[in-house]
Amino acid sequence: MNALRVTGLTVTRGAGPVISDVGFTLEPGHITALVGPNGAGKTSLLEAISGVVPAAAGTVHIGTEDLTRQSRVTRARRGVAHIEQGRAVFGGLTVLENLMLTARTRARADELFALFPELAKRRDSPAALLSGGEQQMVVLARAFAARPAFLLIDEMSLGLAPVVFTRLLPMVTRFAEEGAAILLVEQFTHLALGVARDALVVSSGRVTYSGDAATLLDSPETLHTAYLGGS
Ligand SMILES: Nc1ncnc2c1ncn2[C@@H]1O[C@H](COP(=O)(O)OP(=O)(O)OP(=O)(O)O)[C@@H](O)[C@H]1O
Repeated sequence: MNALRVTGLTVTRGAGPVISDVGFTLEPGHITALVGPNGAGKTSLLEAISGVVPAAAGTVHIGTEDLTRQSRVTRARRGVAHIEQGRAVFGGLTVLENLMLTARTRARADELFALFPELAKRRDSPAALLSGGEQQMVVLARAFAARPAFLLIDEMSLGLAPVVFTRLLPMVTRFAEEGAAILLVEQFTHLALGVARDALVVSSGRVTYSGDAATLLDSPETLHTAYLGGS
């Protein structure tokens, strides 16, 4: 399977760049945690990868294919899935119906239920009746039902308590074990670093740390310095 490679990516919004000259690679089977202060540009970076916003400079490749000027739909067809911040379930549909929007077959939906018994138990409930954590589980499963090669997840913990969020993390780990490359934007920095192999810290639109997630987890000083804009 191919990797997704970002080079020299720059995104301009309003007065100036909110992402400047960012580069990294997402490899199949691995989780990369993307963390940084509020307003650092994390959402904008995800949006430029999935094609929600254009890149002012730089490139986005999958393998040798240059997707930089391709539409969001084309990128999705190449396997880029983007769970946007605050993405909701279809409350009037059951859990199964929500999954069937992206799982092409009932067999695929059943595979996801086998992976996530908590959802299986609620398969015929209207999604609106689920708890916030369960709804986010549906959002994750729905995105993963189509077997994306690359999954960009923007703050799935929004509005959830850390203890609820920790129940979602095994799903993300399992998606990676199935071969997906995952970019995980998260406010609960330590929880995200705990499940990731790689880490990126972005501060004021620039990468201030790129490397091992475990190293960052073990060195609060390095994390602090990266949040403040690097050394
Ligand atoms: N639609 C927009 N138009 C103009 N500026 C924007 C727009 N969206 C975001 N910005 C600006 O871009 C910068 C980066 O925002 P972005 O949402 O990408 O950061 P973030 O790291 O995801 O922040 P947070 O952690 O608070 O969600 C901010 O200064 C923000 O004000």
